[in-house]
Amino acid sequence: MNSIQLIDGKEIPVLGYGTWRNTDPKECVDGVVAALAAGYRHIDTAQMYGNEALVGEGMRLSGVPREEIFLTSKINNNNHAYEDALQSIDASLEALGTDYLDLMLIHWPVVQGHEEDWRESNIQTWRALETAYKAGKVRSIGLSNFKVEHLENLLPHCEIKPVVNQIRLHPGVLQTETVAMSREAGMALEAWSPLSPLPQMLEDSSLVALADKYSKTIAQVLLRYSIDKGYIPLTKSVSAARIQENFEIFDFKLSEEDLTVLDNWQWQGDVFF
Ligand SMILES: NC(=O)C1=CN([C@@H]2O[C@H](COP(=O)(O)OP(=O)(O)OC[C@H]3O[C@@H](n4cnc5c(N)ncnc54)[C@H](OP(=O)(O)O)[C@@H]3O)[C@@H](O)[C@H]2O)C=CC1
Ligand SMILES: O=C1CO[C@H](CO)[C@@H](O)[C@@H]1O
Repeated sequence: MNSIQLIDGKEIPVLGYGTWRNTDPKECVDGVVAALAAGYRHIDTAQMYGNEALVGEGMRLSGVPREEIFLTSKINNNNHAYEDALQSIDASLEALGTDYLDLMLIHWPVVQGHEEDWRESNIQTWRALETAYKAGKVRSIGLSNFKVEHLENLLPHCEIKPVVNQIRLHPGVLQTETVAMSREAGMALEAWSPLSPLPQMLEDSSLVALADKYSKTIAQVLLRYSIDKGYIPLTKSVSAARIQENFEIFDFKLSEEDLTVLDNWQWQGDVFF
């Protein structure tokens, strides 16, 4: 699969299979197996999702060698102290049944109940990621849901620079300032929940026509939009057919005009990010 080079020199596949809400054991394991069979080589999980053991099982059952898979997890909000973060990385490795992660992120910059001390807490959590990186337990380290003020606080304290910022990105949620600052700092952008607009777009005849023009589904157009913007979309399905559909996006490209149409599209959904 196509990949992007991160600022630490590692290669990251441009499309990832997400696993949020994959907590039913069979659905989770089968989803990972189906994604790897379809050709995905990038899996995104998190301590918060409670499914690391199932994701690891799916990876092993798939028969795809570990070294061919780019595997990401994220430090949960209750593991932000230095020692807690370090122990949680070991626990993730144990649950996943692997001796390294390709990428480990701080999942959220501000933890509920600790709104006052997020500045110091992010610095301590980052130190733990740097320690794990130096020990070879995580091959790249990065951030998730960091906005401008969180980046401004943390970046001056980073001995090792974060290589990605994983944030919500899709038509209707453009996060222009965060994208610009992340890029200035050399980070790649990962896009979570890229299919959020799908239900609304299916009701929109102009979007249906746009997808028809490319002989693609709206889901495929949304994933291609993300890639054409230079992002790394993470997408999730528990259906083998939709997992396959979402992978069939490497044989077309959206025109500049259509990217602009999507950038300007008015979303009526929630704004949680
Ligand atoms: N860092 C963070 O804070 C966050 C990270 N994430 C990560 O990003 C990943 C992606 O986000 P997520 O919201 O899960 O995923 P998506 O934006 O891919 O949306 C998934 C939803 O769309 C449905 N769907 C998937 N493909 C299709 C299709 N081709 N046609 C119609 N419906 C489809 C799925 O249903 P079905 O399964 O039935 O197909 C599911 O309901 C997560 O799984 C997680 O790994 C997500 C949220 C926050
Ligand atoms: O990755 C995520 C999945 O969903 C959670 C909400 O339930 C988010 O908080 C989180 O960022």
